[in-house]
Amino acid sequence: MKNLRGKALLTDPAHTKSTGFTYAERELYGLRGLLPYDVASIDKQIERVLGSLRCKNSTIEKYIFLNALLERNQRLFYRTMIDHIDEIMPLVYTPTVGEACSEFAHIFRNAQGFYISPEDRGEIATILKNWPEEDIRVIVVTDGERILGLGDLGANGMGIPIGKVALYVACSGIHPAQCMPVMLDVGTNNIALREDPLYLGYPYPRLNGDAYRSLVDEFVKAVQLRYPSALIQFEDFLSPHAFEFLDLYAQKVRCFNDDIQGTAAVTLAGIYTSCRITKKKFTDLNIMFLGTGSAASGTAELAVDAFRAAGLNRSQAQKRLWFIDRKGLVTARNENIKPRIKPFAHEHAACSFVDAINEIKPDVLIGATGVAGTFTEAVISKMSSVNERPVIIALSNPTSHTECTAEQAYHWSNGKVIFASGSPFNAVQFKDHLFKPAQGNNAYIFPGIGLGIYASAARLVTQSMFLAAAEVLASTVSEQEIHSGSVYPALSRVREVSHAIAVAVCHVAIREELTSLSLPEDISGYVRSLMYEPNY
Ligand SMILES: NC(=O)C1=CN([C@@H]2O[C@H](COP(=O)(O)OP(=O)(O)OC[C@H]3O[C@@H](n4cnc5c(N)ncnc54)[C@H](OP(=O)(O)O)[C@@H]3O)[C@@H](O)[C@H]2O)C=CC1
Ligand SMILES: CC(=O)C(=O)O
Ligand SMILES: [Mg+2]
Repeated sequence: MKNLRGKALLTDPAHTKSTGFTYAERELYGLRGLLPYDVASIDKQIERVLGSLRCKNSTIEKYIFLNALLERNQRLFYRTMIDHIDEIMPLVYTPTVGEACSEFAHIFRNAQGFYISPEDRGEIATILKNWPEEDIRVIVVTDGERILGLGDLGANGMGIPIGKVALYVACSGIHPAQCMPVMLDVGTNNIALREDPLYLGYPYPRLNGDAYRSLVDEFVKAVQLRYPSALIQFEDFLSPHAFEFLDLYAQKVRCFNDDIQGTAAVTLAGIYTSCRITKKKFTDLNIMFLGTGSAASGTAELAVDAFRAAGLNRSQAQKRLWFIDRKGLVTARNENIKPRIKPFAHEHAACSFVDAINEIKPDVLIGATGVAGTFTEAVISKMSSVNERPVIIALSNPTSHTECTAEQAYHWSNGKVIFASGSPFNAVQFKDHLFKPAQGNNAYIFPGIGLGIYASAARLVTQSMFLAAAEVLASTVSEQEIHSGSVYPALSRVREVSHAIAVAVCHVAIREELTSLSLPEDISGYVRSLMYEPNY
């Protein structure tokens, strides 16, 4: 415990138990007189936290309160989050994190995470030594250019790595001291932010071209020097950069892009599970995407792997996947098709989104636009007229940017839809049925991937790990969950899910010869032994 005593111990967020210190500990550590009489159990402290939390009447106030708790007492924060994940996750993560990012410069209290600006060029490896921890296993890095569906939020985007790190700890048990949120603050093209006198970031237009790329490269190389065991998770980079860095680094360093690969795995899992409800064969599915960016094309690419694993050849697999862009169906006749979308631009006459649904009859519709309201009543009605049970996954975050709400999906489909969304929705009563829409969010995937990489010390993160993660996630959905219309397991089981994904990742790492560790025979027990449990 770093020989902490007295007030220093009481105010150290990683080591304090606050009123939880026993009388013997109060004697031993010079705490007598510094605490009220009662020795409170962590459960009693959680009760107090929840009481105060529930008195706040806005979600941003709740976010600020929880963040302050994290700064004050780490174990109490994480225990509360784990035990009350349904209530806390939407406050720490999407949708509230979107508002917290927008307001970041105005609600800022203490600096959390690590900031790199263009003025650090040539010195990133040196300044990384200022980070107080020696054994970092997970780094979540953003440059703030595509924060959820909110666009370029510059350094305000730091809320995202902070939120994702909280999920690593709560959802898969990586120790808080081993996780690091990083903001590559290369400026912002959001003029309103630059003109905000309280803005905290580098107040200049974004770096671009070689100056930008070389800064990212210097960061990646500096991480290899300072934290050679770390996994780098690229998060919320704008689409062309997201793919560029994935292509550049995935074969060289331990990294992945969460918006492309994590999202792909969670979406694929939802599709797998939907087949248990619709009784359709996975290889018979036609899948349509609205949006041609990171999340949609990443999902299509993983779906090709999944179809191939199920017996289709590449060309057959690609033909199952269709894309809609701002103008309508993407066909082989379109000009300027994005390279990653080309394999999915099939021979077909040009047509609108709704006409494309009518003609192609997709079984599954996935939205990844970041734009609210793109699944209109006409879209959902058409999906319902060509399917007994249409599967609709509205991935966009936060809630204000969702393609459609759960309520709209159930009403417009007359209760037929199998629905999931990136941000959570409350249960919807439609006629005599209470539907519990599932949250299709990469939060079900990346914590387990990170834990698996940590456990296996795999050199690289591969597509097969995401395919395995999708299969594992789908396999955890219970019959009862299926019955309530949910294609994902309850959030309360997310640690169990992450553990199972991590075990699967270890097996892939062994199979693909990506690890030099000789893992114990009981991989499941070994992975569990690595999972941090916040208790006193
Ligand atoms: N649920 C989850 O786990 C995840 C959710 N997301 C969410 O998904 C959304 C998209 O993310 P991402 O793919 O990374 O973003 P991108 O910016 O890479 O992609 C967005 C795509 O949507 C297209 N688009 C925008 N408006 C329309 C429209 N009206 N009609 C058709 N297409 C449109 C864009 O077209 P163009 O190329 O022409 O601009 C672009 O292709 C975000 O809201 C994000 O928060 C992302 C990752 C995970
Ligand atoms: C969930 C997530 O990664 C996103 O919306 O970008
Ligand atoms: Mg993201």
